[in-house]
Amino acid sequence: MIGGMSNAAYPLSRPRRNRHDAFTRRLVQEHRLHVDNLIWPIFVCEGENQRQKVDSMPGAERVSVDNVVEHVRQAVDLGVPAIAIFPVTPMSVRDAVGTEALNPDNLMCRASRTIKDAFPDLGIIGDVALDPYTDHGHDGVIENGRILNDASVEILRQQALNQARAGNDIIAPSDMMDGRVKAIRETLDGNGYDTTRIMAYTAKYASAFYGPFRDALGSGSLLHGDKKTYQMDPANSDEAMREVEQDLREGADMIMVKPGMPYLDIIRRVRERFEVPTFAYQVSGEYAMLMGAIQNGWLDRDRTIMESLIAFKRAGCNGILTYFALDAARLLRDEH
Ligand SMILES: NCC(=O)CCC(=O)O
Ligand SMILES: [Mg+2]
Repeated sequence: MIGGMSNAAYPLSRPRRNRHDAFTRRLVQEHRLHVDNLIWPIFVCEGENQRQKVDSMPGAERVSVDNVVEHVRQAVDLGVPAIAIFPVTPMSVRDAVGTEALNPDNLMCRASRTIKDAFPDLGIIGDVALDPYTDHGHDGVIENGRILNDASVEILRQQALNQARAGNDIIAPSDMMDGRVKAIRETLDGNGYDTTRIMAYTAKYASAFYGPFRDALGSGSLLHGDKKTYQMDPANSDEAMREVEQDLREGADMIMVKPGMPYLDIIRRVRERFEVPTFAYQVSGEYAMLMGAIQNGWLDRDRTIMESLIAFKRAGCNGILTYFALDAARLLRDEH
């Protein structure tokens, strides 16, 4: 029957009522993305007045240090709380043990100091791992084809100190060596950097989704083999809980899951079990995948960006490292 008397066969509870109009949808909305949830990864390169496009990451750029203040100002003006710096280290200074990582005047340190001077209140996150500095593209040192854990950690703790001295507020070890959080914490504390935070890449998976990032950094063609002896197997979930437990015990202040969208289940488990600040990295391959479809006109740009990011909030993230940070911040600003 249409109109007239109600049909008792229909339910009293109708979930659609709360979707009836915009104001009701706003009232019942469970999760919101805020500009405070965004971290913008940037690429810095050598040279003067450089702004290089990254083919596999449309819209992303590598900028030289003389352009970095102008580049980062976009994030500051939009209210993005933090950036993450990734250096494109020239082949000429890469070697087997990543010596350049310890140079106080390396690209990361110069960029960090320059940005800190210009924007003292902006959070600077500095990745710690050897892959931007090694000529083999691995995150640690190699002996007889094996990535050595403890020898790598000894270098990583010095790298972390080098970057803290250059103004990194948050040290983000992305190497996946065992025990590196403890070693870095001790080294920072022992040198007066007890307030420098550690955001641990705790559950970092051996993923195909990092491909475009390796293009951006120029480490893709260098890499021999894969990273499966230190990064996690995408088939595993319980193991991520053990990794989180260990990093928290070793002094991590914040936990990261990486990649993001294919690993929302891991984020949810971490959040429910540990209730600690939890972050995700929406990595280069996720960005490339979405941008590819957006550029083809197959997906709506703004809605796709925002839906991909709210998924992280729903899963339990405090924040997201995303190459869409500026786009999302603009969309949030223009929302009302
Ligand atoms: N340690 C940082 C990364 O590996 C980033 C990966 C990506 O964006 O693909
Ligand atoms: Mg670990």
